[in-house]
Amino acid sequence: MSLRDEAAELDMRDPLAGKRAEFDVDPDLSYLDGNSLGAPPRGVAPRLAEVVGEQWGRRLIRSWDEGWWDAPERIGDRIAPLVGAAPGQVVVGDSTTVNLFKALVAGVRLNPDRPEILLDAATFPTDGYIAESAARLTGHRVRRVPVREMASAVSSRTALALVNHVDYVTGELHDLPVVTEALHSAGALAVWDLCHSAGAVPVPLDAAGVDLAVGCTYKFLNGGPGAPAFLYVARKWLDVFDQPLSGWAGHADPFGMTPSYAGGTGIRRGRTGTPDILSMLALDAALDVWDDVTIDQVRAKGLALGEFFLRCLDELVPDADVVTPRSRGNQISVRRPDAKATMGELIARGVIGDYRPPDVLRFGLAALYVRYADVLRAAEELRALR
Ligand SMILES: Cc1ncc(COP(=O)(O)O)c(C=O)c1O
Ligand SMILES: Nc1c(O)cccc1C(=O)C[C@H](N)C(=O)O
Repeated sequence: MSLRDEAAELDMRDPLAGKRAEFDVDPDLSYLDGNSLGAPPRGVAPRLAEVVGEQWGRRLIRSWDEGWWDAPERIGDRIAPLVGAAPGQVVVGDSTTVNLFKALVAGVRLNPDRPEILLDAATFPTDGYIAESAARLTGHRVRRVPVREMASAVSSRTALALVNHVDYVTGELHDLPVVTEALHSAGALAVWDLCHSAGAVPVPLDAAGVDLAVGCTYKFLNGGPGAPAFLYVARKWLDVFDQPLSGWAGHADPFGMTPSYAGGTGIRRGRTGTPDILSMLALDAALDVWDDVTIDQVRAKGLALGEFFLRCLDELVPDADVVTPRSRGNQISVRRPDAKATMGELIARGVIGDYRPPDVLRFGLAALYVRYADVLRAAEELRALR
C-alpha cells in the first residue's frame, strides 16, 4: 500500500477523526504547531460573544457573583482529570512564568534549611530565568542537571527540583513517577512543568505524589493565545502552601478588605489578582472538546501519528536526523543545519511547524485535529526540500 493510501485509511479508521470538525482549522493547511499554539475550538467564539454581550454587557458587575469570581477554581477542576489530579488542587490564572515563581518560592518555603534548587539542564528558558531570580531572593543556589542525572545529583542539600515533563526541543518525555520518587527519597520536593504534556499525554500527578506543578493552556488545551496557565498544589501541602505573590484574590476574605494577608483555604490561595475573565472563559469553552474524549485516547492517537510520521520520514527522507527519542510527548523534532530557512519554506508550502535554535524543526501532533494526511504531507514537503 502506498503511504498516501495508508494515510487515507488511517484517517478513515481514526476514532478521533470527528473531533477535527469541532476545530476551526484551515483544511488546506497541515497545522503541526499545536505544541506552541493550539487551534481554536469552534465553541470559543460564540461563548466569548455571549460573555461580552450578555454577562459583561447586560449583567455588568453582577457577573462577578454569577460565576466569574470562582472561575479559576472551577476551570482548574476541569483541567484536573487531564493531569491526574483529584478536585481542589488546580487553579487557573496568571502566566506559566508567574506560576513558576509562586511554585518555586512556595516550594523552598515548604522544605527549609536546604540551600539548593536542582534545575532540568535542558529546561525551557523562562523556568531557568525564574529559578535564578527566585534563588537570589531566597538565598538558594541553582544547579543545572540533565534529567537523567537527577537521581544521582539530588541530596540532603536539595530543597526541590524543577523538571520539564516533555522537553520542548526534542519532545522527550521524562519518567515523572521515577524522577519524583528519586527526589522524594532524598527528601526533596518535585516541581514539574507540564506545558508540553498537559492535554497530550496522561500525567499522573496524584498517583506519583508530585508536590507542585505548573502548565500552560494555550498548547494542547487550545485555550487561545495568552490563555491563563494552571498551578497544581498537592492536597498534602494545601494548608501550608505559602506563595510569595500574596495578592487579594488568594485571601481568605478578599472582600473583607483587611490590611493583613491571610491565605484562603484550599487551592484558592494559589490565586494572585483579578482573574483575566475573557481569556479564562475562552479556555472554559475550549475545554468542552474534552467532554467526550479521554486523555488516553488522545495519547494513543498522538503515538500513532508519531509512528506514522517516523515511517514516512524513513521512506521519503531517510537521512532525516530525528532527535526525538522513543519516549516522547506528542512532538517529533528533526535536526537540520538550515532548519530556520527550511521551516520558512515548509510554512510557505502550507505545512506549519516551528523551529527552535540552533537547528531543530519541531512538528507538534495535536491528536484532536491533526490528520495522518498532515504528517505525510510534512514528510513529502521535507523530501522536496532536500
Ligand atoms: C516548558 C515551558 N514552560 C514555560 C513556557 C512559557 O511560559 P509562559 O506561558 O509564561 O509564556 C513555555 C512556552 O512558552 C514552555 O514551553
Ligand atoms: N507562548 C508563546 C508565545 O506567546 C509566542 C510564541 C511561542 C510561544 C510558545 O509557547 C513557545 C513554546 N513554549 C515553545 O515550546 O517553544
